[in-house]
Amino acid sequence: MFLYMSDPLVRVRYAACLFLLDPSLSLSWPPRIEIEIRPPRNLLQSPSLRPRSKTQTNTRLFSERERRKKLMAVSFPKCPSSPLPPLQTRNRAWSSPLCAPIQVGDSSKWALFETTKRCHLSVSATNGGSAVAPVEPSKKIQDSGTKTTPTDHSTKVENGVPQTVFSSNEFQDLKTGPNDSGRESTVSITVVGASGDLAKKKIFPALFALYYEGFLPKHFTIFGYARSKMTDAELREMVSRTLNCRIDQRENCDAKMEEFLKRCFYHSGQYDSEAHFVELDKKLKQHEGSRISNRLYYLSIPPNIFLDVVKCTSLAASSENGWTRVIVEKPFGRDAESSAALTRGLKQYLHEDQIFRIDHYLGKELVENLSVLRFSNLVFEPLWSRQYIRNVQIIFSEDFGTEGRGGYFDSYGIIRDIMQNHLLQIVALFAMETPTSLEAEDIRNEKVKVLRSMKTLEIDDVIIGQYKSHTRGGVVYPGYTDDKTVPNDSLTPTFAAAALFINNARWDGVPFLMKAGKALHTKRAEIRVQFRHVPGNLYKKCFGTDLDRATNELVIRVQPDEAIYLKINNKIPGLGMRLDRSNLNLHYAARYSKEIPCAYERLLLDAIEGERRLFIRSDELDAAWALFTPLLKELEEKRIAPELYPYGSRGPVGAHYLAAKYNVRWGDLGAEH
Ligand SMILES: NC(=O)C1=CN([C@@H]2O[C@H](COP(=O)(O)OP(=O)(O)OC[C@H]3O[C@@H](n4cnc5c(N)ncnc54)[C@H](OP(=O)(O)O)[C@@H]3O)[C@@H](O)[C@H]2O)C=CC1
Ligand SMILES: O=C1O[C@H](COP(=O)(O)O)[C@@H](O)[C@H](O)[C@H]1O
Repeated sequence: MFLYMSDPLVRVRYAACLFLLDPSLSLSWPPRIEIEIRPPRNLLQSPSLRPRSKTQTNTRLFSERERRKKLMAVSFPKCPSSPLPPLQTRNRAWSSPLCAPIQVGDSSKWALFETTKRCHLSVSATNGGSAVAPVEPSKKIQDSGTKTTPTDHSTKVENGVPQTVFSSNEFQDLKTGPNDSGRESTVSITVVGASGDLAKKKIFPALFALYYEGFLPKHFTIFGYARSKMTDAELREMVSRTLNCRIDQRENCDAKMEEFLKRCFYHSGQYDSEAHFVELDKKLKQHEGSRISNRLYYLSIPPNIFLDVVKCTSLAASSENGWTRVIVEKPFGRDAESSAALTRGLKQYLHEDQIFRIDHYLGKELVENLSVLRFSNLVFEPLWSRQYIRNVQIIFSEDFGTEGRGGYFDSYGIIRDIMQNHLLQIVALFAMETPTSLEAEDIRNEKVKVLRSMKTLEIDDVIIGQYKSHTRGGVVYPGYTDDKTVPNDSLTPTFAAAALFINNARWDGVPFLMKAGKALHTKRAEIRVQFRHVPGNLYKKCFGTDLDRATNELVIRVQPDEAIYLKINNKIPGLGMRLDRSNLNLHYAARYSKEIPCAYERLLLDAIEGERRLFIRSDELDAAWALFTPLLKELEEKRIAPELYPYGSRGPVGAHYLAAKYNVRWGDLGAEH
């Protein structure tokens, strides 16, 4: 990227410091220019210099001295030791300066950093004047139909036109007030479907947690929108019943809740009424005042009304001078065709970069950690292929049925509800090649390649089940079809197991086994990586005939009780030679005192910050549906009956046969997990 600077600033001879990814740097020292930056690719390739993911917090990658040494090693000239402004760090930010050469030649053109992240550039100018720094943005791979066009430092393309960036300064507003242009900005978050289950259970609590921890900008307003009649006070009352404070931070909880609730408002309206959204727009404007307005809509509503709402928000209630983004909840269609139709519909009113398709599993701590585990530990990456991995299992189970959601569930079933999205996203992250960088588009490009390399799922590689009533200890647990909102003859699967294959050089022949079920014996989500046998194992006599018991297994327990453990063979202490299987265990509760944030917190914050890495791009979605659609159609057309399993059991026996077909045992069902 080139940075152009106009006179009179061009007297800067040399050297500037770039402060990466720290929106809240407090720089008293003029002049300050805001641009969006990231280091050039070759820098990003150097693992030690890669900017940290914004969500990694609290640990420094290396000390200031080390950083400077490393930078020198890649032939950056020394930065001036003074005047370096003081650093004030925000939790999620990378706080140290990265120094780089900046030359101001006659042409006033500087070869600098490519970028998409927010940051500050401070220039040691001799005249101290203020700077205007138009920047040519880096080219991003975009979904079809979305183009990046040149913008200046305070604009960014969204809604198809350059928009004001919700820049570091707005975050700095948290502490320092107006930005350089003299205008503050505000974020209005509207939860559409505010009276519903997801809004109450997840969205409002997540927004409160963000507020509590200081992650929402200084100026924000939350609106609930739904048809139900409610006053602001009633909404607040409803929301207050769902809020709780983090176990590790109970201080001032009540006061914080009160402050938060004062920022919550409600507007009742129909989902397809532009007039009602005009009313909402008016209310939003009252709160936004003369600030730059940024608007986030969370569609927490049934999918059949997504498009009505998107149309109304877009035509009647989108921001006029800031960004407008829409978080769309799953399901994204029922199959390839309906999903494509939904995407087309959304794109009539929104650009791809305004659409944030949420898959909350991508916001789970251990799912996010997958890439860290793999790409920042030498011990794992070399083993990550067909050469050493025998099979991978992605397991989701819930110990309750569809209670209360039978109506929705019956027209989707477990394959659409869990497998095609949550579990498949995990596979894509798990199996992708090293992305060029941690940028959203680089990661999503790699994920989509995995999905496109996968073999379309065939019916012989799938088994389905449905839970039936079961009585235990005098308690009767209802069957799926006992739910009044479910037809008595429903064939909708509440359990499925499937074997998937990735036809590429890394994963050829390795079964990726998925299993998902409701009303099972336990609640759990985990990834199990079973390694191959040790060739010519010297100790094989110690394992008897069952060599499978001696293979290493890496388990990433996504929930509950997050952990990563590796099963190894170990000598039992003593004079004899007896081996057992033991765990090298990273148990989060023991290792980290901080409570793990809920996935919705991370994703909401990312949407506010415009970080798309954990959201699904439309081509990913198309590739995911392409894998599952033929199977779903066949199941429905042939009316294949699911195998019944008792509520609270380990699921249908068929799942074992499916695994056995590929010489695999489910890791979660062994004697020791
Ligand atoms: N609940 C969950 O755990 C999860 C939900 N999701 C997805 O999130 C979205 C919201 O889920 P959830 O909160 O459970 O949904 P709800 O069924 O609770 O619906 C949300 C709100 O939408 C309105 N609504 C409901 N049905 C209709 C209808 N037929 N026509 C018009 N409006 C209707 C109601 O508000 P009012 O009548 O006041 O207008 C309701 O309060 C869905 O897309 C769901 O698939 C995704 C993951 C988990
Ligand atoms: O998306 C969904 O996820 C939940 C499970 O989410 P979790 O975070 O509690 O594991 C599932 O119950 C629901 O059926 C599905 O729609």
